[in-house]
Parts: sequence; C-alpha cells; structure tokens
Amino acid sequence: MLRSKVLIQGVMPTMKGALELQYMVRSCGVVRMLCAPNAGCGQIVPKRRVSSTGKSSSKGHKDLVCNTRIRGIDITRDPKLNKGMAFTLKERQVMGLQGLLPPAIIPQDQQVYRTMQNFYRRENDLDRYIYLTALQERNEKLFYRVLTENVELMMPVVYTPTVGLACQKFGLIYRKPRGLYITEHDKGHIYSILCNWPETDVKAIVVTDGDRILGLGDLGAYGMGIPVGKLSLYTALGGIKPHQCLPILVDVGTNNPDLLDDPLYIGLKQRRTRGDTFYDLLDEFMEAVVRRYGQTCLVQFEDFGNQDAFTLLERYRNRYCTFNDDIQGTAAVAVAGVLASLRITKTRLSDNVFLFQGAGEASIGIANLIVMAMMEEGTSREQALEKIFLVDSKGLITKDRPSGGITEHKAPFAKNMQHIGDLGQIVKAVKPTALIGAAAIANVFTEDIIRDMGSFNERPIIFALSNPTSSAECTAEEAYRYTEGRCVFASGSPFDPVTVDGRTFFPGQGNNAYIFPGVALATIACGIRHISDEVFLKSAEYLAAMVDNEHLAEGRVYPPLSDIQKVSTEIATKLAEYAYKKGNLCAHYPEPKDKEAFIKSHQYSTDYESFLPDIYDWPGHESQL
Ligand SMILES: O=C([O-])CC(=O)C(=O)O
Ligand SMILES: [Mg+2]
Repeated sequence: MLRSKVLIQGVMPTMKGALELQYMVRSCGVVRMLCAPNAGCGQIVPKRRVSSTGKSSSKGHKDLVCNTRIRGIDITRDPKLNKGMAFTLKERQVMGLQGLLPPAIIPQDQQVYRTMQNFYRRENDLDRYIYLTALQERNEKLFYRVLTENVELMMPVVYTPTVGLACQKFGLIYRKPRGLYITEHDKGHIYSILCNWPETDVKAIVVTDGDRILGLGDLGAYGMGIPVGKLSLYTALGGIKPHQCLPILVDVGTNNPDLLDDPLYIGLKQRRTRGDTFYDLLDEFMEAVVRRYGQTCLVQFEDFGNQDAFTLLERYRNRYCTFNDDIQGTAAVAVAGVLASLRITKTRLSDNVFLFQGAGEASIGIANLIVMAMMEEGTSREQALEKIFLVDSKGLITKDRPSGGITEHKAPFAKNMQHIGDLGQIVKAVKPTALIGAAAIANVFTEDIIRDMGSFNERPIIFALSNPTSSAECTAEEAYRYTEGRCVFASGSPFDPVTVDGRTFFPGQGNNAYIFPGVALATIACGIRHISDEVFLKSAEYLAAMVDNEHLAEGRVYPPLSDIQKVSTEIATKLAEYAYKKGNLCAHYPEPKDKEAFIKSHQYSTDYESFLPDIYDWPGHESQL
C-alpha cells in the first residue's frame, strides 16, 4: 500500500495549522486521514471531544458514525455526519466542502440559538414537530443538543401529546422514510428486510402495530410516529446512541374506516389480520431480530391492542430480551407516583384501596405491580387483590357479573359483590383512597366523583393517566379545584401548574418516559437477558426515592421533568447494580466496578466529532508516516 505525506495546498493564510496537516493517501487516492492506524474500516478516532464551550468532554464512547469515504455534498446530506455551518475551515478543505457552504463558520452554540429562534417562530406544536423532525433528519447532533437542553419545552412536542396529533396527520406530514415497515406480505423475508437497515450495531428496537396508539385507537401505519418518538427519548433521556435504535412498524392493516378511506394513508389498505397469522409473523420477526442483532437486542413493544399486548408479552418475555412499555413501563411509573404519594398521605401501600377506571394494559399492569409491592410490605396476595377494584366498559369487575367479559387478566381482581355499572356509584360504594384512570375515556372523572374522593379522604390520590391530553380523565385544574387543593394528582400528559386559593401545585407527569429510557440503558449496557417484573418494581422504588420533600410540598410525585435525564441515568445505574448482584441476569461480563461510570460510558454525546484529529496524537503514528 502506498502511503505518502501530503501537504494541503492553497488554503487561506489564517489556516496556518491546516498547511501543516499531514495525512495519508492510499494508492487509490481515497483520503484516509480519519482512520487511526489500527481502527476498523470507517471508524473515526477523534483526538478528543471538544464541547461547544471549548472544554474537552469524556462523556460517551467513540462511535462508528462515519464512512470515511463519504466526501463533499454527501457529508452534508448525512444527518449523522452533518454539522451544518459548524464544519471548520480545515474540514471544509479536506472533505471537499468548500463552496458548498456559506463562508461563515457557525459553532454549535450559535446553531442552537438559531434553532430556538426557528422553533419559537412556528405557530403551533404540530409545526414545531415538523420543524424538529426536519432538523433530526438534517443534523442529528444539533437536534439532540436542543432537545436535551430543552426537555421541558420540547418533550411535549416530539412526544406526548403532540406525537399523537402527528400520528393522526402522518400521511400529510410524511417526508422521508424513518424506521422499517414490515408487512404481513413480508412473511418469510423479515430477516432480509432487517438487513436493509443500514446500521449493524442496533441494540434497541421499539415496535408497534399501530393498533392502539396512545388513547387514540387504531391508527395503523400512521402509528410509526410512536416508535420514532419513543426512540428519540431513548437518546435524549437515556443517552442511548441514535444509530443503536431502530423504530419498526408491523403493518397487518387497520380497522379504522377513516384510514381505509384516506387517500394519504401510508399503510396496507386492508382490515387487520389477527390470530395465528399475526402471531406467526411476530414470531418470525423476533427470530429475525436475534439472527440479525443478537440475543441481547432489546425489543420494546408499544401500543399494541390490549389482548395482543398481553399475549405477546407472555409469549416472549422468557425467550427474548423484551418488555411491554404500556403494561410494565406504565405500571412502574404509576407505582412510583403512588409510593411517593404515600409520603404525603402518611400511609402504607397496603392501607390503601385502589379503584381503576379501565382494565386494559395499563390498569392491569399497574394493579399487578401494586400487588407485588404490597407483598413486599408483608401483605398476602389474597389481601392485596382485595384492595384493588377494576372497572371496565361493563362496570365493576365482580365475580358473577351478568355481562361477563372477565378475561384471565381481570379475573384475580373480581370481587364478590353486587355488580355496579356507573363509575360514580362505584366510587361511592368502594370509597377508594386512590382513583386511577387509564382507559382513555376523556372527562370520566366528573366533578361529583372528584368531590366524593375529597370527601372520603383527607389527601385523595387521583391519577388521570390517559394520553394524550384530550383523553385525560380530568384536568389538573379540576382535580385540585374540586378537592380544595388536597388531592395528590398526576397525569399521563403534561399539565401546567395550577393555583388554588393562592397555592400553586405542580402536577406530576406519570408517563412511562420516566422509566423506559433508564431500563433500556441498563439493559443494553449490562446485556440483561430477560426483563422481569422485579426490574420494573425496582425502577419504581428508585424513581419514588428521587422525589424529595420540597417536590412533595409542591404537589409533585415525580422529580421535575428538567431532571429526567439525571433520573434515567440513575435508574440505569441502580438497575445495573441490582442486575449484577442478582448474578445471572447479565450477558456482559466482567462486572464493571463503578456502575455509574460504566453506564455513562455508554451514553451519546451531542458534541460534534472532530473530523480531523491531530494525527500526531495517534499512538505509533511515526511508524505509519
Ligand atoms: O406514549 C406515551 O405518552 C405513554 C404511553 O406509552 C401510552 O400512552 O401509550
Ligand atoms: Mg404506549
């Protein structure tokens, strides 16, 4: 192989450093200056990360982000490589970018400023969603920098509630393919479709079939917005590297008549295929994931229909590395909120009586985790089940309910009492200490119901968990106002602070976003093979312990959203400690001593990589030149 020293010619006088730049050229003429002598093909080895403030940062690993043969305009078209106008003069010269960019060199800090200006100029959240999506597709590092620095402002845009609207309008706002679409016609070829995905280092997949998108129902292929949004939070909150994340939509049709008639619909125009054909397709999918990405590739199931969600979780939980966010993630965040509430109500968990409006994925998931937590307190399973009441579309779940419809998941909670249909009457009969809504029936917590909760309890717990905001069981304002500010409130979608009688309350957002990024980060870092319910109970306990007394005094049962990245890292660290202590949970050994440093070493950095490391810093460079 011919290697020679090359001097860059014809650069501006200010770039004296560039004139001295030496790099290697292969006989074929392809510039190799980005590869360290021992690096694998295409691997950037930056000398160090330089943050926008000019400080070196040790956060994050070096990433396999760049095919070094990409040059010129193609670099600016690759969101993983593109830095916009932040490319330095040296980089522009060496990488064939001169003339393709305006002459100004604009560092990332200034790009952030410009991005924020553009963000604020948009008139509504859907436009802001479209703007941020375009940024993500143009300059990934900049997108994650603005998102991580403005979580409170932007999470409601890239995630709940706006992502719900974005899914509803997906046909209209669709620009570019993001993620993989697998249809039932791909049966027998799913592995080769996974091979079409350009990244080989995928560690986490979020998959949906679009059957129950948030509380909005069947949105079919428009549901792709959900895996995309969830995985944006994997990176923004958990620090999981974007190239390790893969959003997938499994399209087996939709039963939504509006979509079947919609000329903009992007999915298969057919009614949903269910039953064995559907399960066989999912079986092939899971096998293909393992074949392509290995056994420790995490698969998060999201927004599947109720029955399928339970069936698939049972089918795969002990065979693959998987969890269902709507059952287990939501359960953990709700239980965390309840555990924190107990410090306000000054009760034990087992002293409480829970009434769930809804008996679907979320309610059953939460109810089961509460049973586990009560058993940890020393209560028997039978006694714990007695304290939990479920209401579904046919009313209270009782043993000999005339209307039936009691599935195996609801059955353990069925009560030996007379059947009551109306929620208001059920609340009066049961007198719960905690009322939890998760059935996406908007405004079902009426003024009377909320007032009743306030009359039975000094500090009633009221959680309106349904998403998006339009599906919430009541607003934060209603809950606080009708209980004279005495309730402990949380909701699935964000609500603004509420002032009642001169006191301001900060409603907590009991959204699984407090849980899944941390669980995913620990799973990926440690190679946790199977994610047990205990992992979620532990996560709930860790999260509840992060709520300090000042927060509780303001009515918050979760740490402030502005701390959610810290929370995710801490949950991941504690889970790593737990998983290694348990002994057989992890695939990745040897066990790291400092779990926090270990977890952090897996996290993404939003700092731009330097494309021109100083080759003099490469060990052994002298012998290469
Ligand atoms: O996405 C969210 O905001 C929470 C969630 O999983 C759901 O509501 O299905
Ligand atoms: Mg969900």
